[in-house]
Amino acid sequence: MTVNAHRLASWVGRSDWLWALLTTSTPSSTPHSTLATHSTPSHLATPSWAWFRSVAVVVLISTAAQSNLPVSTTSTSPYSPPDATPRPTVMAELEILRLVLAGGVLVFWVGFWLVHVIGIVYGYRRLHHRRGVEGAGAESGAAGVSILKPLVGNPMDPNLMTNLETFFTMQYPKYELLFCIQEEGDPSIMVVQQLMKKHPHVDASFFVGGKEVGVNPKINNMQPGYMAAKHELLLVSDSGVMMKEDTLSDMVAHMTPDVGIVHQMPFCCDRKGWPAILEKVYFGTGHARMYLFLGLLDALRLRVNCCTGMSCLMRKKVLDEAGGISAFGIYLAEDYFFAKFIQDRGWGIRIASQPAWQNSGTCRVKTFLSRLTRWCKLRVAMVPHTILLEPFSECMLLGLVASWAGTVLLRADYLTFFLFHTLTWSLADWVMLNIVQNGPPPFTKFEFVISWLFREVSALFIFLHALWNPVISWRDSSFKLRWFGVAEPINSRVIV
Ligand SMILES: CCCCCCCC/C=C\CCCCCCCC(=O)N[C@@H](CO)[C@H](O)/C=C/CCCCCCCCCCCCC
Ligand SMILES: O=c1ccn([C@@H]2O[C@H](COP(=O)(O)OP(=O)(O)O[C@H]3OC[C@@H](O)[C@H](O)[C@H]3O)[C@@H](O)[C@H]2O)c(=O)[nH]1
Repeated sequence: MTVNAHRLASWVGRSDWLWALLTTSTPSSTPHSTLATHSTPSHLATPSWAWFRSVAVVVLISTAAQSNLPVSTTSTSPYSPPDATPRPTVMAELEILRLVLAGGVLVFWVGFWLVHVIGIVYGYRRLHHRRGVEGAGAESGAAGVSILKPLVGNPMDPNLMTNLETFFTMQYPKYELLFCIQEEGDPSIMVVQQLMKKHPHVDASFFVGGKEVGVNPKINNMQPGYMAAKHELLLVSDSGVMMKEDTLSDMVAHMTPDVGIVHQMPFCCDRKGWPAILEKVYFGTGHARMYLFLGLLDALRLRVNCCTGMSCLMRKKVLDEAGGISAFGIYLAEDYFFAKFIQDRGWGIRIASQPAWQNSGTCRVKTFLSRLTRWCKLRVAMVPHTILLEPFSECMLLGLVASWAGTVLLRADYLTFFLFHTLTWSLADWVMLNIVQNGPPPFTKFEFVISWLFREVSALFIFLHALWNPVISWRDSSFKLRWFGVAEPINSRVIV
């Protein structure tokens, strides 16, 4: 018998029935008498549940009306009370479950296109637009900045000298450079000494050997520099980052009175070779999209914490309330917990208008992939709900499931839907890359397509690899993370 739209809607309209259907893994195992008496749990009687149900109703009615869905039903079940309305059979239940799932996937898919649009619009408005001087600089003339540069020089980055020198030539009235070098005999000591000699007018000093205050080697390395820091703002800046003359003043300008942390969105300088193209494509597309979208939620005070610590300006007095950076030494992702602590105290988080200019001279595909895997492991442990959200926010996996939903609900051809999805996604990513780069990128469209495809296909493998092997290797140390981020050293030089 053919189920008409009216009957389908009446089934779905019964929340008790739909609840039972959705919570029963094998529908046949649940007697209909149970379904008939099952009521919607109160914790699900929320607006989101009602919203989900309305979406299901709309999707089902329109599908059934469109397709005259052939679903067999019996007029009554032996378990049904005599006056009950006819119940769908197992096949009909499965069919409805399939439709509801497909509807959910399409709603997520459409929602994700919104993420694209929001990321692009916010990126366009936010990035590369210098802000007026109304930030913390304006509050007190120009706020002084203590810059921590943690360095691990072995093997030495061929671009280290060039990158570090950009910190000596910034146009900013009041700052100090605090180079933190992890080990005695590190070749970067010589580089720092040479630069200090060349730029004697810049307030700079260096510290060697760090201080063991926790598990995180970067925190241990920076601790002596932190103790010596004398200005009200603190910039943590990773070794591979270079600065333009106005980068620091741009960051400070975003430190308005309600803001506690200003971070730069990771991006890369123009460098030669395919690994460099790959990095630029990754940081200028998928990473930028999520970073800008979540960064906007941060700016709207929706308390999503998305902050990468490669270039991160903070109010020192707030960190001092925690007991200094040493309080974060138990975590490997100190950046996430810096931001969380500052956000929990009511301060805002902002993305600066210049992205972080990563300019490491050692750019390899293997290093790049293992870095992304390490970050993914950090996120999985710290923010476990990304385990579900993250893979489905990637082009390929979302495309595969959305194409399936398209065939179910829109009667689309699977391959056509998937190709349309992938093509449109890559075009949106090309637009995003041009915005982050602030102009056309320094490679051909063909190189973009190859790098983009490589990165999109590898995303799922990176994610699975991160789940499969949770051990985190960082430079010459290994760690395991407990749920929510506390790190345990496995093969660390630091045993606490
Ligand atoms: C239809 C809406 C879908 C929203 C999907 C959101 C899925 C989140 C997926 C990916 C997160 C991407 C994060 C981007 C950059 C992170 C880089 C990074 O890992 N850095 C680490 C090392 O420096 C650092 O320690 C981690 C920093 C922050 C991690 C942020 C986790 C994201 C939290 C997701 C919250 C979802 C909220 C959804 C709202 C609709
Ligand atoms: O053992 C170490 C490892 C790293 N570091 C320093 O930490 C900074 C970042 O190191 P890497 O470049 O290896 O790592 P990433 O770029 O992946 O860092 C990123 O991920 C981990 C977070 O904690 C960082 O804040 C973030 O920038 C560098 O300046 C490096 O010199 C140490 O001081 N000691």
